[in-house]
Amino acid sequence: MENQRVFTRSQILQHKSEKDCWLVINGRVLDVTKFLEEHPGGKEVLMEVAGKDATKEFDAIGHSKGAQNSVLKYQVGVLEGATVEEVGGMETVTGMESKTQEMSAFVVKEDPKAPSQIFYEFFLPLLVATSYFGYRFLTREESHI
Ligand code: HEM
Repeated sequence: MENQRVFTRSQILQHKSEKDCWLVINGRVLDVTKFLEEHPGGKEVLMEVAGKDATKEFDAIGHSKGAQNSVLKYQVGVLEGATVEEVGGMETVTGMESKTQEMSAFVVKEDPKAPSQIFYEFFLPLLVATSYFGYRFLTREESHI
């Protein structure tokens, strides 16, 4: 696969300009040239770690899960000597997200009221009240005659 090509640190260090910018995060070699202008944290911070391992800096910011998943889009290879665990480490993020989705779906199901509950809570008291006042009205009318 194209993004499984192995690069050495000195090879990666060749790509440290704005027109050709690579960096390493969690053993993945990323080509972020096209991302420089889009990065919400700015181009400058990426240029500071251009051609280098930026794992510590990336983690220190506390990037969102979305940002962590986006990293995969820019992968062009792996760092020489990076272990499989290191490279696959981010896959757990996807698992965590699907758990969250299951939980929110459960909460949504709990919300709507059953039709019988609406009857007992609203229509039954209304019926009782209407009958009571109707009865009183009719008996008053009769007493006036
Ligand atoms: C391909 C790699 C990267 C991606 C896809 C990425 C993506 C993002 C995204 C989406 C945000 C917005 C906040 C969030 O969703 O977490 C962000 C913010 C930021 N990023 Fe990155 N980032 C990358 C690499 C880096 C690196 C290597 C550094 C540091 C050297 C860095 C520093 C920052 C900073 C300082 C912010 C602003 C945080 C704030 O305003 O609170 N990012 N990044």
